[in-house]
Amino acid sequence: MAGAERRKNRKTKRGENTLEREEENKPGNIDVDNIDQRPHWFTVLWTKLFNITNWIVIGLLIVMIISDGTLIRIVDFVFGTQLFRRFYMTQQPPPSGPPDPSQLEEEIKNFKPTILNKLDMNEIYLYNKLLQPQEISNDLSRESSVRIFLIDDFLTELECDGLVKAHHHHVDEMSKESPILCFDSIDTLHKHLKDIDKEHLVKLCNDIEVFTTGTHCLNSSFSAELTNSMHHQWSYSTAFYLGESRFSHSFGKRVYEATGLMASNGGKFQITSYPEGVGYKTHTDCTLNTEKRDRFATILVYLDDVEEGGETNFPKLGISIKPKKAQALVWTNMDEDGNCDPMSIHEASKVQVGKKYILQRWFYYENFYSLGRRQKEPDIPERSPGQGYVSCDAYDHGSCRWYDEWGYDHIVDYVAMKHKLH
Ligand SMILES: O=C(O)CCC(=O)C(=O)O
Ligand SMILES: [Fe+2]
Repeated sequence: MAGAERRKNRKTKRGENTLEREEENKPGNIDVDNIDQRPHWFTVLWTKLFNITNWIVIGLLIVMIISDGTLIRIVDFVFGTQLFRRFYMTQQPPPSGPPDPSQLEEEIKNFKPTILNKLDMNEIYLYNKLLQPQEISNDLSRESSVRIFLIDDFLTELECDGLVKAHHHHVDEMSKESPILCFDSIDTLHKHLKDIDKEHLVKLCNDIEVFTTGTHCLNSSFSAELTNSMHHQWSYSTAFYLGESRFSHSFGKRVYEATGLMASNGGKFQITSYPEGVGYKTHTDCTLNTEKRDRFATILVYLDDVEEGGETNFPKLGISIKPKKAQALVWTNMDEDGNCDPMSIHEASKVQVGKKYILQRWFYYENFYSLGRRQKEPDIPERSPGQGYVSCDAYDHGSCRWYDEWGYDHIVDYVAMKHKLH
């Protein structure tokens, strides 16, 4: 009863107030109290301007905070997101193409190397699909500095197929002429000649000055003869460089987001195909010395499945990976101090049935001026523009690989100045 009374009173009060307000607002009434309080026009203008300036300043501050990434960094810190890295740390890709000689000296002098010494694996989205790196480790690998990860669907079907097609097209174009054959030593050449059991070639090779002066490469006619006898028992590698395709940029960015491997420390992009019966020798991607301008990590993407064989094996770690289309394999070759880890030794086992295709890019511990740029070809040995070359090393299987560009290792001059490149 008391409650109902209170409600009624409140209603009445509200009613009175409304009536009072209506009374005040009647057109003929003048609000005497407010006449003197009405601000001067200048004050009104000043207040308005002040408000606008305020908003501009606040707006500018917000823009500054956002563009500088501070706000995003705070969000990252609080929520553990990776927004700053994703949107702000876009890598400055090294300029592609041959450097301009007039500016070369200055550019080299001003070049500041970047050190890359760890992987920073992250989940990323690729066309709305979440890609999750998965670490492959066992007791053996945990004892070493080598880290190995797999990422499914790192390339799209279209990208895989497109790369394979481009690779084939290039190899076909360059296979119209037989390649120049190069060997890491005369002993290796002899070993290969013995393998193919060509007595007359062995004799020929003893009779003539086999290597073109200043190189470990055979001249064109000897190369052609040997090529026929070796039945193309080699893998084929074609290379492209950053800026030579739109894919190179998007791949570089994708790799950086998923692994922390910066484009600035990346070398060439290499596609390799292995015919049936071919693999690749056991090797480390870095050289076992103290050189820091060396391959810290490798990303390898399988561009197709392989029916049988063709695994990537890490024999010292007891790890073997079967090729799976679009899957990326990422591993480190050097430790955090830049020492090449012998435990990273790996090989491509022979393809038993089918064909194998991979895309690889190497990332260097310490980058250098010419890294990732297409090099000027040396003058020797002479080679026509559409001619590939094959490089053979002294290993039991898969020791030969065809390249569409010069492997400078086989040029004696280059061997002498290797790693002293800018
Ligand atoms: O084909 C593979 O699985 C490995 C290739 C490789 O290690 C290389 O080319 O350096
Ligand atoms: Fe390798």
